[in-house]
Amino acid sequence: MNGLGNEIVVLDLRGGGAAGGDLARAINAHPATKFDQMMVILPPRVAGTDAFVDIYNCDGTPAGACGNGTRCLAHVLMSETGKDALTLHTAPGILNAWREGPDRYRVDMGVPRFGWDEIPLSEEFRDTRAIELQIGPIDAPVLHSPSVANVGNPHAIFWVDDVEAHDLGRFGPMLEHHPIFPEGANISLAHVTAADAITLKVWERGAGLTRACGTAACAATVSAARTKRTGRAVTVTLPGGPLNIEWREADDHILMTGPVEMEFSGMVDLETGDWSRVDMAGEAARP
Ligand SMILES: N[C@H](CCC[C@H](N)C(=O)O)C(=O)O
Repeated sequence: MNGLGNEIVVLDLRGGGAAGGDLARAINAHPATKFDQMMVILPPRVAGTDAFVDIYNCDGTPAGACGNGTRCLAHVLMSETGKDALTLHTAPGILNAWREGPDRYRVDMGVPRFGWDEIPLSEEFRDTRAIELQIGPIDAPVLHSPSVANVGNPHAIFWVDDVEAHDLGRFGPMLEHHPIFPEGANISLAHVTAADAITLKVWERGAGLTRACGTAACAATVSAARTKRTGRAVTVTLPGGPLNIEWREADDHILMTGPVEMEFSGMVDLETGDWSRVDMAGEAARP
Protein backbone atom coordinates (compact mmCIF):
# COMPACT_ATOMS: atom_id res chain seq x y z
CA MET A 1 0.00 0.00 0.00
CA ASN A 2 1.04 3.60 0.11
CA GLY A 3 0.01 6.62 2.12
CA LEU A 4 0.84 9.73 0.06
CA GLY A 5 3.64 7.82 -1.63
CA ASN A 6 5.08 6.59 1.68
CA GLU A 7 5.59 2.91 0.77
CA ILE A 8 3.96 0.61 3.31
CA VAL A 9 3.93 -3.18 3.62
CA VAL A 10 1.06 -4.44 5.77
CA LEU A 11 1.75 -7.92 7.12
CA ASP A 12 -1.24 -9.67 8.64
CA LEU A 13 -0.11 -12.11 11.35
CA ARG A 14 -3.39 -12.38 13.22
CA GLY A 15 -3.51 -16.00 12.11
CA GLY A 16 -0.10 -16.76 13.67
CA GLY A 17 3.60 -16.45 12.89
CA ALA A 18 6.18 -13.92 13.97
CA ALA A 19 8.01 -11.12 12.23
CA GLY A 20 11.06 -9.10 13.20
CA GLY A 21 13.76 -6.89 11.76
CA ASP A 22 15.34 -9.74 9.76
CA LEU A 23 12.08 -10.43 7.92
CA ALA A 24 11.63 -6.70 7.30
CA ARG A 25 15.07 -6.54 5.65
CA ALA A 26 14.37 -9.72 3.63
CA ILE A 27 11.06 -8.37 2.28
CA ASN A 28 12.68 -5.01 1.55
CA ALA A 29 15.41 -6.77 -0.46
CA HIS A 30 12.84 -7.69 -3.17
CA PRO A 31 12.53 -4.81 -5.67
CA ALA A 32 8.73 -5.10 -5.93
CA THR A 33 8.25 -5.03 -2.16
CA LYS A 34 10.82 -2.37 -1.28
CA PHE A 35 9.13 -0.30 1.39
CA ASP A 36 9.63 2.53 3.87
CA GLN A 37 7.71 0.96 6.79
CA MET A 38 6.29 -2.48 7.50
CA MET A 39 3.17 -2.57 9.69
CA VAL A 40 2.65 -5.96 11.36
CA ILE A 41 -0.94 -6.69 12.44
CA LEU A 42 -1.02 -8.94 15.52
CA PRO A 43 -3.93 -10.18 17.66
CA PRO A 44 -5.21 -7.60 20.18
CA ARG A 45 -3.49 -7.56 23.59
CA VAL A 46 -5.84 -5.18 25.37
CA ALA A 47 -9.63 -5.38 25.57
CA GLY A 48 -11.33 -2.74 23.44
CA THR A 49 -8.58 -2.62 20.80
CA ASP A 50 -8.89 -4.17 17.31
CA ALA A 51 -5.25 -5.18 16.86
CA PHE A 52 -1.74 -4.80 18.20
CA VAL A 53 0.63 -3.27 15.66
CA ASP A 54 4.43 -3.59 15.41
CA ILE A 55 6.19 -1.15 13.06
CA TYR A 56 9.56 -1.61 11.33
CA ASN A 57 11.66 0.62 9.12
CA CYS A 58 13.09 -0.85 5.90
CA ASP A 59 16.49 -1.26 7.61
CA GLY A 60 14.88 -3.57 10.18
CA THR A 61 14.87 -1.12 13.12
CA PRO A 62 11.65 -0.52 15.08
CA ALA A 63 9.83 2.66 14.03
CA GLY A 64 7.67 3.37 17.11
CA ALA A 65 5.03 5.24 15.16
CA CYS A 66 4.01 5.69 11.52
CA GLY A 67 1.17 7.99 10.56
CA ASN A 68 0.84 7.02 6.89
CA GLY A 69 1.06 3.32 7.74
CA THR A 70 -1.61 3.70 10.41
CA ARG A 71 -4.04 5.07 7.80
CA CYS A 72 -3.19 2.09 5.57
CA LEU A 73 -3.97 -0.29 8.45
CA ALA A 74 -7.20 1.55 9.13
CA HIS A 75 -8.19 0.92 5.49
CA VAL A 76 -7.37 -2.80 5.64
CA LEU A 77 -9.16 -3.43 8.93
CA MET A 78 -12.22 -1.24 8.27
CA SER A 79 -12.67 -2.76 4.79
CA GLU A 80 -12.80 -6.12 6.53
CA THR A 81 -15.31 -5.21 9.24
CA GLY A 82 -17.33 -2.63 7.30
CA LYS A 83 -17.07 -0.33 10.35
CA ASP A 84 -16.09 3.34 10.15
CA ALA A 85 -13.93 3.45 13.27
CA LEU A 86 -11.35 1.34 15.03
CA THR A 87 -8.82 1.34 17.85
CA LEU A 88 -5.21 0.26 17.30
CA HIS A 89 -2.64 -0.55 19.97
CA THR A 90 0.98 0.36 19.16
CA ALA A 91 4.08 0.42 21.40
CA PRO A 92 3.74 4.16 22.20
CA GLY A 93 -0.01 3.96 22.85
CA ILE A 94 -3.59 3.50 21.71
CA LEU A 95 -4.65 5.18 18.44
CA ASN A 96 -8.21 5.73 17.25
CA ALA A 97 -8.93 5.95 13.52
CA TRP A 98 -11.99 6.87 11.45
CA ARG A 99 -13.00 6.54 7.82
CA GLU A 100 -13.55 9.96 6.24
CA GLY A 101 -14.18 8.80 2.67
CA PRO A 102 -13.61 5.73 0.45
CA ASP A 103 -9.81 6.08 0.58
CA ARG A 104 -9.42 8.75 3.22
CA TYR A 105 -8.81 8.23 6.94
CA ARG A 106 -8.32 10.28 10.09
CA VAL A 107 -6.09 9.09 12.92
CA ASP A 108 -5.84 10.46 16.45
CA MET A 109 -2.05 10.38 16.84
CA GLY A 110 -2.21 11.18 20.57
CA VAL A 111 -0.53 13.90 22.61
CA PRO A 112 2.93 15.18 21.62
CA ARG A 113 5.74 15.27 24.18
CA PHE A 114 8.35 18.00 24.37
CA GLY A 115 10.49 17.21 27.45
CA TRP A 116 14.19 16.84 26.56
CA ASP A 117 14.25 13.36 28.11
CA GLU A 118 11.01 12.41 26.33
CA ILE A 119 12.33 13.19 22.83
CA PRO A 120 14.84 11.80 23.96
CA LEU A 121 17.90 14.09 23.85
CA SER A 122 21.19 13.04 25.40
CA GLU A 123 21.56 16.23 27.43
CA GLU A 124 19.21 18.60 29.19
CA PHE A 125 17.62 21.37 27.11
CA ARG A 126 15.04 23.42 28.93
CA ASP A 127 13.50 24.83 25.76
CA THR A 128 12.84 22.27 23.05
CA ARG A 129 11.24 24.86 20.78
CA ALA A 130 14.77 25.57 19.49
CA ILE A 131 17.73 23.48 20.60
CA GLU A 132 21.38 24.39 20.08
CA LEU A 133 22.29 22.17 17.19
CA GLN A 134 23.78 23.34 13.93
CA ILE A 135 25.62 22.09 10.92
CA GLY A 136 27.94 24.06 8.68
CA PRO A 137 30.51 26.69 9.70
CA ILE A 138 30.13 27.92 13.31
CA ASP A 139 29.61 31.55 12.31
CA ALA A 140 27.49 30.79 9.23
CA PRO A 141 25.49 27.62 9.95
CA VAL A 142 23.66 25.98 7.06
CA LEU A 143 20.95 24.52 9.31
CA HIS A 144 20.47 25.38 12.97
CA SER A 145 18.18 25.59 16.03
CA PRO A 146 15.64 22.86 15.23
CA SER A 147 12.45 22.37 17.23
CA VAL A 148 12.18 18.86 18.63
CA ALA A 149 9.10 16.79 19.47
CA ASN A 150 8.12 13.21 20.16
CA VAL A 151 4.84 12.06 18.59
CA GLY A 152 5.44 8.36 19.30
CA ASN A 153 8.87 8.73 17.67
CA PRO A 154 11.57 11.43 17.78
CA HIS A 155 11.56 14.34 15.35
CA ALA A 156 13.78 17.39 14.73
CA ILE A 157 12.35 20.18 12.58
CA PHE A 158 14.65 22.71 10.93
CA TRP A 159 12.84 25.90 9.81
CA VAL A 160 13.95 27.01 6.34
CA ASP A 161 12.85 29.39 3.58
CA ASP A 162 13.05 26.76 0.85
CA VAL A 163 13.05 23.00 1.46
CA GLU A 164 14.78 22.41 -1.89
CA ALA A 165 17.68 24.74 -1.08
CA HIS A 166 19.33 22.14 1.20
CA ASP A 167 20.71 18.72 0.38
CA LEU A 168 18.74 16.69 2.93
CA GLY A 169 20.09 13.46 1.40
CA ARG A 170 23.54 14.61 2.48
CA PHE A 171 22.78 16.19 5.88
CA GLY A 172 20.03 13.73 6.85
CA PRO A 173 22.21 10.75 7.80
CA MET A 174 24.54 12.94 9.85
CA LEU A 175 21.66 14.54 11.77
CA GLU A 176 19.70 11.27 12.18
CA HIS A 177 22.69 9.78 14.02
CA HIS A 178 23.85 12.94 15.83
CA PRO A 179 24.95 12.11 19.42
CA ILE A 180 22.33 14.54 20.75
CA PHE A 181 19.69 11.96 19.67
CA PRO A 182 20.46 8.74 21.62
CA GLU A 183 17.64 6.90 19.77
CA GLY A 184 18.23 8.71 16.46
CA ALA A 185 15.67 11.12 15.00
CA ASN A 186 13.56 11.76 11.95
CA ILE A 187 14.88 14.96 10.36
CA SER A 188 12.61 17.49 8.61
CA LEU A 189 13.07 20.69 6.67
CA ALA A 190 9.95 22.83 7.15
CA HIS A 191 8.97 25.95 5.26
CA VAL A 192 6.03 27.82 6.80
CA THR A 193 4.24 29.37 3.81
CA ALA A 194 1.13 30.66 5.65
CA ALA A 195 -0.41 30.56 9.13
CA ASP A 196 -2.10 27.32 8.04
CA ALA A 197 0.42 25.85 5.59
CA ILE A 198 3.80 24.13 5.80
CA THR A 199 5.90 22.57 3.05
CA LEU A 200 7.87 19.63 4.44
CA LYS A 201 10.67 17.35 3.33
CA VAL A 202 11.75 14.46 5.55
CA TRP A 203 14.79 12.29 6.08
CA GLU A 204 13.42 9.36 8.06
CA ARG A 205 15.28 7.47 10.74
CA GLY A 206 15.92 3.96 9.42
CA ALA A 207 14.43 4.68 5.99
CA GLY A 208 16.04 7.80 4.47
CA LEU A 209 14.27 10.24 2.14
CA THR A 210 10.59 9.35 1.74
CA ARG A 211 7.72 10.84 -0.29
CA ALA A 212 5.77 11.50 2.91
CA CYS A 213 5.97 11.05 6.66
CA GLY A 214 2.78 11.41 8.70
CA THR A 215 4.42 11.67 12.10
CA ALA A 216 6.81 14.35 10.77
CA ALA A 217 3.78 16.33 9.54
CA CYS A 218 2.34 16.06 13.08
CA ALA A 219 5.66 17.03 14.72
CA ALA A 220 6.09 19.99 12.33
CA THR A 221 2.56 21.25 13.03
CA VAL A 222 2.79 21.11 16.82
CA SER A 223 6.26 22.67 16.72
CA ALA A 224 5.10 25.44 14.37
CA ALA A 225 2.06 26.17 16.54
CA ARG A 226 4.17 26.14 19.72
CA THR A 227 6.59 28.66 18.25
CA LYS A 228 3.73 30.83 16.94
CA ARG A 229 4.71 30.24 13.33
CA THR A 230 1.24 28.85 12.53
CA GLY A 231 -2.12 28.21 14.13
CA ARG A 232 -3.17 24.72 15.26
CA ALA A 233 -4.76 23.58 11.97
CA VAL A 234 -2.27 23.21 9.15
CA THR A 235 -2.09 21.66 5.68
CA VAL A 236 1.33 20.03 5.43
CA THR A 237 2.47 19.50 1.85
CA LEU A 238 5.01 16.71 1.38
CA PRO A 239 6.59 15.54 -1.91
CA GLY A 240 3.74 12.94 -2.10
CA GLY A 241 0.96 15.47 -1.45
CA PRO A 242 -0.94 17.17 1.40
CA LEU A 243 -1.95 15.97 4.87
CA ASN A 244 -4.36 17.85 7.13
CA ILE A 245 -3.14 18.14 10.69
CA GLU A 246 -5.05 19.60 13.62
CA TRP A 247 -3.61 19.97 17.09
CA ARG A 248 -6.90 19.97 19.01
CA GLU A 249 -7.11 22.71 21.61
CA ALA A 250 -9.45 20.82 23.95
CA ASP A 251 -7.13 17.91 24.78
CA ASP A 252 -3.85 18.50 22.86
CA HIS A 253 -4.44 15.40 20.71
CA ILE A 254 -3.10 15.52 17.12
CA LEU A 255 -5.53 14.55 14.35
CA MET A 256 -4.05 13.56 11.00
CA THR A 257 -6.22 13.15 7.89
CA GLY A 258 -5.07 11.86 4.52
CA PRO A 259 -5.40 9.29 1.73
CA VAL A 260 -4.34 5.68 1.27
CA GLU A 261 -3.86 3.56 -1.84
CA MET A 262 -3.84 -0.21 -2.20
CA GLU A 263 -1.16 -1.38 -4.68
CA PHE A 264 -1.29 -5.18 -4.60
CA SER A 265 -1.47 -8.07 -2.18
CA GLY A 266 0.52 -11.24 -1.82
CA MET A 267 1.61 -14.13 0.36
CA VAL A 268 5.00 -13.98 2.03
CA ASP A 269 7.26 -16.77 3.32
CA LEU A 270 8.00 -15.73 6.92
CA GLU A 271 11.36 -17.55 6.84
CA THR A 272 12.82 -16.09 3.65
CA GLY A 273 10.78 -12.99 2.82
CA ASP A 274 10.05 -14.51 -0.62
CA TRP A 275 6.57 -13.64 -1.78
CA SER A 276 4.04 -14.25 -4.50
CA ARG A 277 1.32 -12.01 -5.75
CA VAL A 278 -2.35 -12.67 -4.99
CA ASP A 279 -5.23 -10.76 -6.50
CA MET A 280 -7.00 -8.10 -4.45
CA ALA A 281 -9.79 -10.46 -3.43
CA GLY A 282 -7.10 -12.81 -2.11
CA GLU A 283 -8.27 -15.67 -4.33
CA ALA A 284 -6.19 -16.83 -7.30
CA ALA A 285 -2.44 -16.80 -6.92
CA ARG A 286 -0.61 -15.35 -9.91
CA PRO A 287 3.01 -16.01 -10.75
N1 LIG B 1 6.72 7.27 7.59
C1 LIG B 1 6.23 7.27 8.93
C2 LIG B 1 7.19 7.59 10.00
C3 LIG B 1 8.25 6.60 10.19
C4 LIG B 1 9.13 6.98 11.32
C5 LIG B 1 10.33 6.09 11.38
N2 LIG B 1 11.24 6.38 10.30
C6 LIG B 1 11.01 6.15 12.74
O1 LIG B 1 10.59 6.87 13.64
O2 LIG B 1 12.01 5.42 12.89
C7 LIG B 1 5.01 8.13 9.07
O3 LIG B 1 4.25 8.28 8.13
O4 LIG B 1 4.79 8.67 10.16
